Amino acid sequence: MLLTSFHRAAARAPLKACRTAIWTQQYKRTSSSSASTSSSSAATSTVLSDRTSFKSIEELNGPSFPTSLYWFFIKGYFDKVHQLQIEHKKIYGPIWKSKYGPLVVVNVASAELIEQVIRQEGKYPIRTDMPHWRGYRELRKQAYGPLTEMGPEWQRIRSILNPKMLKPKHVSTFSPAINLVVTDFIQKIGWLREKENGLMVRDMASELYKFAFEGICYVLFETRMGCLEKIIPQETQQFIDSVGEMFRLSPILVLFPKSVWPYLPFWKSFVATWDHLFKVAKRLIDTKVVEIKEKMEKGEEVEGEYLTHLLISQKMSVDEILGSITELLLAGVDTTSNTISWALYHMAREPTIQEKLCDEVNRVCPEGQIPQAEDLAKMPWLKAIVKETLRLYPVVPGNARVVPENETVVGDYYFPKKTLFHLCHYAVSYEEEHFPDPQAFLPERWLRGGDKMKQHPFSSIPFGFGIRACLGKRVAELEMYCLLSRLIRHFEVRPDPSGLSVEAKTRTLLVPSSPINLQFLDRQ
Ligand code: HEM
Repeated sequence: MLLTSFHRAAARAPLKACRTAIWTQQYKRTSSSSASTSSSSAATSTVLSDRTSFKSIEELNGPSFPTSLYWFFIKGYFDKVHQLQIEHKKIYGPIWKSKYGPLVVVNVASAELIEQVIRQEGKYPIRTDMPHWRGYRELRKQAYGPLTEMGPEWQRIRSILNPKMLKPKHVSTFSPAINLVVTDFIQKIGWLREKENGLMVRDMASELYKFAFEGICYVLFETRMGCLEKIIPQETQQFIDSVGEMFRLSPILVLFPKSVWPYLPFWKSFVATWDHLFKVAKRLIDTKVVEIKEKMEKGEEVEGEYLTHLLISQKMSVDEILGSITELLLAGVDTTSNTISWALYHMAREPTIQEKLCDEVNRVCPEGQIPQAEDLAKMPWLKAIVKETLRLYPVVPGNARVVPENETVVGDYYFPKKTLFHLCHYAVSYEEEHFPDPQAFLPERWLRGGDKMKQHPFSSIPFGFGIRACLGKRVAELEMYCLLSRLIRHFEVRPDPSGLSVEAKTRTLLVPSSPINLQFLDRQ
């Protein structure tokens, strides 16, 4: 076992001194890295001065396996696990453990405790090891991508993928491509509503799924897929279906041990969906490789966006690019499309917010100019609408984190290394203390002069935090800003006149539990 000099020293010290040493070291790291966040430093120093020793994980309260099964299947929280975070927090407080057979998960449901966990993750943070996704890659000898890779290899991949995806100056170059897709989507809304009394578009989430799919494919592969055409090309439709099927089978498969997968009837389908995804992605990459070679042979300048950049930089093999880009695509569709669906659902009920956004867009981009990345940065209402949507519907309502390298102190407890933490972002983003009237959709709380001062920096972190945070954050924001700003300038959006409200359910991500139908009226 690898011991750091600190651990060796601690191993020789009496228990109490050892615990204090651990905490002091962690406190130093926490407080120095959170120097910019006064509220969080205050929270950690309070814990430090209050404590001289810590309780062990065995003393931590929480539901047993049968109790969890009761909550899931008898009380019906199986597809409302985000709500269960709030219920369990009421019973057990901000930290509790859940047992699932041999697996122990430590749930953390306060901004301060989430900050403590995240700030203690090592050089190579781990969410979960995704054995089923890795299993396919091992079977077919495919490369891992940023979601499935771990350790130094993960860091290497991220260091190559990050710059073009996260640096604002690079990401802004994607806005012409995204705007072309937005133009097609607005047109599509026009003909979809014709089908139904000239106003209503049914199941916005599924329409926005196709928008997000087309948008991210265009950004990543620099190729249009035809998702927004009246008749979707067969291969594209099959590609979309494979993604859906793979996400449907994933949570079922992961319930079984790896050794029995080959004998399960749905393992074959799982492998087949991945085969199709990799086949289509490979074809798109191969086409680009040929295109680049031809240009080079003719002495022409090779220009392009994400895929071209990865191919010509030669920092990754083509197989590695295939593994990574396929995972980027999978991470980038449901997330963005569900957020836009929820934003429109609420805005449809708030005509004044639509007016404010419309005025803002017309002020920054007069005479119908199409907003580009630099214009969107000047629209505080637009950003506030997206932030508030992600607070109410954090697409990833609970995120896993293994703190592998060190023994860990979180709150009053002391945890062994490799403890699996579940960060309950949903419960935290509904805390009155951080967000007064938490159930209400109030974008203004994110505006200068709003309630912003009350918020803890970890009370709503929808894209995660730190080096393993979302790789597509900037692209997702750009897509959401481009679409919402132009859609609201074009249409007045109204709710389904039937008055039906739509609840959220957990299907790994937070998704609408029934279709979101909206009316679109042309703006004068
Ligand atoms: C509203 C849209 C989105 C939200 C709310 C979102 C949220 C998240 C969250 C919470 C994580 C986990 C972060 C962590 O563990 O700390 C994540 C990871 C990730 N996201 Fe996103 N995401 C969105 C869109 C996208 C898009 C468009 C892409 C691709 C272009 C993308 C690619 C990824 C990847 C590759 C990871 C894994 C990163 C890693 O493990 O190194 N996401 N995202």
